[in-house]
Amino acid sequence: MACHEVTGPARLHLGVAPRPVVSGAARAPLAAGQLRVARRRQVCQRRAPAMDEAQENVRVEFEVTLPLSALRPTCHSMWGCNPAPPAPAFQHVARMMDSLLLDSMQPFTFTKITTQQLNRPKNKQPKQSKPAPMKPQRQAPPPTTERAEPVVEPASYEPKKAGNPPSSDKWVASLRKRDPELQPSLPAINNRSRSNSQTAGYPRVKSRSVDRIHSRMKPLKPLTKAVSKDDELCPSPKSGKGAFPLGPGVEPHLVDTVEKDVLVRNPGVPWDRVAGLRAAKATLQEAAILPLIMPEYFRGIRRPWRGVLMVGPPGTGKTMLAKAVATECSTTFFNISSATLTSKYRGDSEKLIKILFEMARFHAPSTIFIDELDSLCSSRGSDSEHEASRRFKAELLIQMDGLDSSTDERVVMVLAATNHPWDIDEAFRRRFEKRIYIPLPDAESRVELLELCLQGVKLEPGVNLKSLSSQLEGYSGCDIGNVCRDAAMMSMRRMITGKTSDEIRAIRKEEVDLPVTADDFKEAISRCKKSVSNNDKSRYEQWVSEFGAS
Ligand SMILES: Nc1ncnc2c1ncn2[C@@H]1O[C@H](COP(=O)(O)OP(=O)(O)OP(=O)(O)O)[C@@H](O)[C@H]1O
Repeated sequence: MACHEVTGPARLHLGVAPRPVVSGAARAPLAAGQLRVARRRQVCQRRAPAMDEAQENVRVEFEVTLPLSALRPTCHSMWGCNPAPPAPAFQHVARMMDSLLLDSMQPFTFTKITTQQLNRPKNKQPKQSKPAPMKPQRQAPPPTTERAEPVVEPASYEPKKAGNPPSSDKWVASLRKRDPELQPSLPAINNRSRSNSQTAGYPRVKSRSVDRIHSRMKPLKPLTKAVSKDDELCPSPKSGKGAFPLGPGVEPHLVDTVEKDVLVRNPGVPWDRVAGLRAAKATLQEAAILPLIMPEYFRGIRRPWRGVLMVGPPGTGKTMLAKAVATECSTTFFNISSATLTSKYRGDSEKLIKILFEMARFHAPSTIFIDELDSLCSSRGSDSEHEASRRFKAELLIQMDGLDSSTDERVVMVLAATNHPWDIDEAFRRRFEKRIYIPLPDAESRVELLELCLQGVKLEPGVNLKSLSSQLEGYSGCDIGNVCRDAAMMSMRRMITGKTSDEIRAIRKEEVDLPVTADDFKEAISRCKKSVSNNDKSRYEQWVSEFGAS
């Protein structure tokens, strides 16, 4: 048999030693036209390169896949439980192994080669030599030949009665596409049901190369997350279409990213949690809700708006409105922001956008919400513009153009919000057909906001929300929330002043949970100033009068 150097500190010669041991058995076919020849052991010799030293036996275990046609039926009888198989049969197998080592390997493939030293002195720990990983498609180097008289030991291998589960051709094909290195050995390695027993008293030595391939061959991660307590509350996308299919060119990690970081399963904001903003709500209802309720009407010239931009000062409820749209319409909600796109996915952001829109179409009706649009879609062509940002903008423009709801029944709406509408590139401005103003709350909305914020808070009878709202003119919804929080904590602040932490710990909840007074509100308002200046307000109003479309 051929002598072949594999690896290791000393030269390792595979081949038939003076007293070789051969055992093992052929297994059931793994896939059409393939057969695995497993656990054929041979005692080989490890020798120093130049001289004959004390010989150490080395157990070599190798596993190959080869076409069924390459084997004759005699092989089976030889590997059976016959204690003394006929010598010609063994020679036939030995010849066959020679050809495996010497010939071009295609379509033969080593799936595993492991070595193990035998006959070590008792005081020494039996050391297993390093598995010799072998790439499946590599051709065997020209070997030196070493021949010896073969002696066949009785095989202890009991062929398995149950056949291995057939490999899925589809699955194998997809893995091959992902990792061509695995190609020929895929079906054999897939067979996880192979024996792991310690055959013939020798511990099974796991090949590192096989481990590596096994780990690579983990089945594609299902895109739906494992069911957790949260998932019970947040059901899968409303489309009910299951996981997004991984087509050619779709990178699984990006799909995973969209699922994990962008897809919001249940925004959980009903309309009545958003105070005021009636005009904005009506526009959004027409843009997002009615096309779903009466799809036949919203065809042709009446096609749904594909882009809606909400413009307004910070903290006026733009994000809340977007979530309310998704909640009320039961659309699949994708929430992207510059933070999601520009941090770890900077290089991949245009690919991410492409997949995002594909997923949105798959799970349609969908709402894609882009928060802080100005930071992603600022004017193009400036010197400071990063290449990745330019590519991202180009891809987003293309994808938004592709949302032609006059021909496509899958309704996908892009909803965006910005505090800096004047920074947005004009190409994007055009694609957001509706540009609506989300203003600071008016007197009526401020009362609504106060009621919403003070739910569950005890108020002294003297507190008048209307007069309070007049004191909060120019405050945003967020500012009003802060004033209410501050006022609600005033009694507690009074109570703990000058007390040690032990004394504070001793205070009972009922002692601090006192009704909020008008004075508390007065003090809170004096502490919390509004966050939007009059200048800012007029700048928004000017932009909306120029570019607004509601
Ligand atoms: N109209 C509103 N109704 C109810 N709550 C509001 C309203 N406006 C603002 N809020 C409160 O302000 C907080 C911030 O709102 P939101 O994030 O929607 O503002 P935004 O306009 O998106 O701000 P930014 O432009 O800075 O992102 C909300 O969590 C909510 O408590």
